[in-house]
Amino acid sequence: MTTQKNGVFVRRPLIAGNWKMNIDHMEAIALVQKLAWTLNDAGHDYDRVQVSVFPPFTDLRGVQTLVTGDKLSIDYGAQDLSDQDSGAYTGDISGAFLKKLGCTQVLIGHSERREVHGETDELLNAKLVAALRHGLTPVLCVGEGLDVREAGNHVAHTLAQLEGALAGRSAEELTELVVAYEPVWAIGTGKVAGPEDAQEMSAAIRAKLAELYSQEFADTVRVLYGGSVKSKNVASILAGADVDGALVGGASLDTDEFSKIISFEKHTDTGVQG
Ligand SMILES: O=C[C@H](O)COP(=O)(O)O
Repeated sequence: MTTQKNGVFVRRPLIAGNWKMNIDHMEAIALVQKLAWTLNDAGHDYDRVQVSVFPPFTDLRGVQTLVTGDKLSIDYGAQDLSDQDSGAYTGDISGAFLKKLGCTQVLIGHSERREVHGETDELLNAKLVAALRHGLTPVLCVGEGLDVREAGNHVAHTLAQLEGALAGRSAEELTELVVAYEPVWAIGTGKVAGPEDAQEMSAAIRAKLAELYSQEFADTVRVLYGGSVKSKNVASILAGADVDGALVGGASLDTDEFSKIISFEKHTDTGVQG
């Protein structure tokens, strides 16, 4: 969500937890319940910082029941979706099913989908279209591997992924778009891109969106950083003017740590190490 204040766009920060293939459906309920209580005790204001979790598919029904039953303000989404709506696609999950489970967001093109499942920009473009078709906010993940970074091609590589996934889509269709920049070499490794790196790429992503659409559109899109985000480095990473939140993997499985990350405005840090 983006609002305007005195003619300036104010992008609401989003802290999102991607559980990956962790946490079964029973553990999911306990985790979300504890997260909600912890944030409640800390006086968390969801209008200031949005909180989302991305559990495995099998957890979504339980999370939905808890969130709706207890009227929690935590949003949830899926880690992937099919580009198809229904039919003979064994093992795939339709965006229509996700929408019925109350999902509001969906990750698209996480580097682990690109690398482990060989997902191409063309397929991710089709998945993005499917997400939009079902009213799901796409959280489009882009980012470079270590070899690309070391060759100095990280900006061009990441922007090509962005352009490929958005091909043919209009600004009107993408009003809720969220982009997550995740340098693959920083995922789960404890290595963190420095705040300057996160800001550099986030600004480049925004500039590309301005080039593809308009500056006004680009100013409304939230750009997240992901890669070994922890409570001790989150504040410095999010200090970048174009960094609007974080996509957190491992640290989102620890409720206390994830709560501290969500409360990033309340603490400062100086280090950038994982
Ligand atoms: O989706 C989350 C990212 O892959 C980051 O994971 P991580 O925080 O465990 O490095």
